[in-house]
Amino acid sequence: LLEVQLTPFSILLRAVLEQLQEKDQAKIFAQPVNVKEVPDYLDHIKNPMDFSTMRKRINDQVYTNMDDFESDFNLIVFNCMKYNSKDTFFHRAAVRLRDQGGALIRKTRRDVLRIG
Ligand SMILES: CC(=O)c1c[nH]c2ccccc12
Repeated sequence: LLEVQLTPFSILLRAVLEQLQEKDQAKIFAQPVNVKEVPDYLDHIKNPMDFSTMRKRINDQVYTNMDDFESDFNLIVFNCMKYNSKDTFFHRAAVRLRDQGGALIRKTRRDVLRIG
């Protein structure tokens, strides 16, 4: 049932999430890391996060401000930089996502301030 509340903030966060996912062409961050395939993942990473989980949280109206949204985005980035060593494709992808996504979130904060 389309129970999803279409509040302006949820609409804005969905648009930002889409733009963040465009920065993840390899879809590394689209779904939770599969702990069946990566059995030691939860030994290292206590709070897994991914874009599909963030989308669910937007629909469940978990995020009431940009800080909550940004802290889950940061989890995606920092989990990946922690689990994967520096010379890996995954680690480098997380660094790029941090830089490109960070700029986008800063711009969004300005937009939210402007539209109130
Ligand atoms: C985002 C991330 O760390 C991963 C995304 N897919 C993976 C597969 C094996 C190990 C780690 C990952």
